[in-house]
Amino acid sequence: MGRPKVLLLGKIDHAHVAWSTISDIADVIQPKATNREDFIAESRSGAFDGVGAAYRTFDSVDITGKVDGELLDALPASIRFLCHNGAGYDQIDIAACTARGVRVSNTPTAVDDATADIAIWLLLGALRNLSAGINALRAGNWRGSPLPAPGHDPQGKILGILGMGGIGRNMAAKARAFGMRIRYHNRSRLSPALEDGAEYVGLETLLAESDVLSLNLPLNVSKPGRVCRFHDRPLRLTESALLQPSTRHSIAAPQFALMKPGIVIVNTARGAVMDEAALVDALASGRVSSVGLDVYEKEPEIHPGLLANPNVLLVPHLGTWTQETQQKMEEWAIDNVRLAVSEGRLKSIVPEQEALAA
Ligand SMILES: O=CC(=O)O
Repeated sequence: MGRPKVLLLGKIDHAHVAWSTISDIADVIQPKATNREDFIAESRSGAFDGVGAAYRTFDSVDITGKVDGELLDALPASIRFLCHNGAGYDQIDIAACTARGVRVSNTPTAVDDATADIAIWLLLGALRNLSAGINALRAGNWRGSPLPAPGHDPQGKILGILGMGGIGRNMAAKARAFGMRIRYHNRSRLSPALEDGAEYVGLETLLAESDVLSLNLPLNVSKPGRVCRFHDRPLRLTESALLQPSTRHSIAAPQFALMKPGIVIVNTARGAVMDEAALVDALASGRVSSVGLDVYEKEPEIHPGLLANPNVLLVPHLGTWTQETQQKMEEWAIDNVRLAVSEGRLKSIVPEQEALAA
């Protein structure tokens, strides 16, 4: 048997030393293609034959498109592991991978600090409505005229966290330092140790009583036609018990209608967990007073209603964009490749495939 083969989709920018440990044990293949059509043709030509594991970056979607059934069918059947560099893996159809025996890993934990940090920055900036002042200053109008309305202090306010995973819990700890009271909603309640004093409430209470709502839930996209809803609703998945319900548009017009008037929203998860058009309406009506966003429904496109609104603080998906965190994420994903090649297992298999963990 020859040396194992690893497919590199995207680039290694930081963890060169860690990556050299992969080239020590495997032949690394990089595609020549720069778009999906050519990538599929390249794969069908046999260029990736024998590859057992692939490392992919978020930006490699520009080369391959989404990892769906069509792409997987074009890849050699030898692929058993897909190691994604990123916490969110909504670019990957996990059901399609599962059906083809491809195990998928992501990089949880590594992203927690940086993402929670930017969430806190957006939270404070949106509470203080800094965007209006920043825009006025850049336009040469100092603070603007009339002055932007004064913002709000975080102290004593309720922060409602929707999705209390690693990032949500990290954010809760940081928000406590600003005197915020933490509530959360998840599909299921956490252990007291993980709650760390945060109060578990139903989604409706979270929406109705939070002063600030932070979205920290993953984007899970279910197939059209499959009945699956978010939160405490009957889940009628027919194909695979491994699939989670869809979180797309978890926050849409009916949820905005339940929110405390004047609520501030922060989204560092994925744009599509919130209906962006409904958010524009909720800002216009004043139901939402201000918002801090790192992610957008159709990145890099941004809804013009968000760009035009001075109460919207915008960052171009930079949540994990620090040298330290980029390094940690690459190292984490490379650990997964190394384990896949040398031991046939992953360090952080995605939760939907937990039952497949070796
Ligand atoms: O958005 C960043 C990530 O998914 O890691």
